[in-house]
Amino acid sequence: MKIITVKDPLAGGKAALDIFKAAKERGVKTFGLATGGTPETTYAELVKSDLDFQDCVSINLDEYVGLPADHDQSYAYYMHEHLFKAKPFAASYLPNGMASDLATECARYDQIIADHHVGLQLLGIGRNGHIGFNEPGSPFDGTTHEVALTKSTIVANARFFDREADVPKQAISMGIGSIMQADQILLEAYGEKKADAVAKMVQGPVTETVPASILQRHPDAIVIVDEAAAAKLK
Ligand SMILES: N[C@@H]1[C@@H](O)[C@H](O)[C@@H](COP(=O)(O)O)O[C@@H]1O
Repeated sequence: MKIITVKDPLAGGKAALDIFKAAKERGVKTFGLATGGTPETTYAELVKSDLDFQDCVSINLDEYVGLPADHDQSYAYYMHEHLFKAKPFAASYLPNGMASDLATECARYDQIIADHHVGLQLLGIGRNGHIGFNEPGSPFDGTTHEVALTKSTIVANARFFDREADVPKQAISMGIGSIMQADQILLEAYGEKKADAVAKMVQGPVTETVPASILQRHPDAIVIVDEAAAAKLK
């Protein structure tokens, strides 16, 4: 794992832009994308840059169950607002959280992943070490699946909703096995609330109890952290 420590999320976004640029230069055509507060500075840098993604495909990690794409807290809406409206891709895929049959939707998404090899996968990390919506205990070889969100994730994501009760209780997430197939993984973590998860991911045992710890076994994983998120690294 390569660790890049930066002063703050703004500097992190700039460092991430360099990694996207290098990926484009080596011909990456499929980008795995993430949502949440963390990648906002990265998307802002991509939007300001001269990078063009019109010959590329994006595949997002996850989506809430029960939120239509035009709901302002859906990940489809987030991606449109933060990236796609300024930097369109040839095709952009997200799980459909409104699908009537979630098992069929998961199988459809796995086929999309199988058809497009991800060259660079962007990730954030949950306070409990989750990646995508792969909560603690998720199998390391998992594919796309339906998830019951943990209380900790619901509480953490409540800041984006009017009330905690409005946070969906379920999501569809790409599995850890699929995430690990990417040629390169870039995980960003900012702020003191991520310091424990970052220390466990980088220095703890590789265990399904800390989903992100599997990145220790990826041949090309880069972690960008600010000083607050790096505070518990030895
Ligand atoms: N499903 C998302 C993850 O993809 C994200 O990495 C994480 C951290 O979010 P944030 O970046 O807002 O801290 O939580 C959410 O639940």
